[in-house]
Amino acid sequence: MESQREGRSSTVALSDLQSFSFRQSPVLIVENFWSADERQYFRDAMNQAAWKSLSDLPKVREDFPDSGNWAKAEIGPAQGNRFLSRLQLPCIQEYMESFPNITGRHMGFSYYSYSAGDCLLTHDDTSQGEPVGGRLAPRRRIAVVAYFHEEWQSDWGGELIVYATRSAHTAEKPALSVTHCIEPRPGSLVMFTVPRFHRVCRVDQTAGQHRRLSIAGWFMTEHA
Ligand SMILES: O=C(O)CCC(=O)C(=O)O
Ligand SMILES: [Fe+2]
Repeated sequence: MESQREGRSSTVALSDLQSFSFRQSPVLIVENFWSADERQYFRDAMNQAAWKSLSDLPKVREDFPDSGNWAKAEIGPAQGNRFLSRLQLPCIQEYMESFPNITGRHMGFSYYSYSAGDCLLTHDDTSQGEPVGGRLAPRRRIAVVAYFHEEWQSDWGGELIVYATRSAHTAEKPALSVTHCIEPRPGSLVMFTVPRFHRVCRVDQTAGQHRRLSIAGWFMTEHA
């Protein structure tokens, strides 16, 4: 039994979530965070959403070459509110408010759908677009990913791999070592502090028509 538990040391029980701290432990995994009803609710909304695939999004594709053709859609206001209402957690509030001189707080979440052949190459979530109107772009502080597909099997791939940097952060391509390999289990919630290198493994052909459905985005702070 011990060996089965080992690689899951970052998995936090729902009952321990209230006392979790990103300062102590920068990667949070909560399994079965979203109920079957919630998963169904978000999947229904995803079915109604206006999806755009990477081939329709040339600028995103520039940032993520060789990533297949995953699709993205905007989350509606009702769904955004329902999603956020479940994320009223002290660990988020505490971490966000720990940065000095915050002049604004932002968040942004979208739907994502990965089919067989799709992946997301290694990145650290720091690319944040150009400053707008002379103001600094908000800084991404906490990345959030939640999985809403009905079923996922290990053979289907699509794991979220999280890395630590082994060399000084100045190198163009720092040497990395895997700290977490997270299966996209239905109902899991994953959060981690940014910057942090990570990638989504390619979804295998064995997934057939099954899609890896997620909501992902960031909590951000703005500074003068
Ligand atoms: O889907 C995931 O597991 C992670 C997605 C991600 O890293 C991103 O959208 O920036
Ligand atoms: Fe990311």
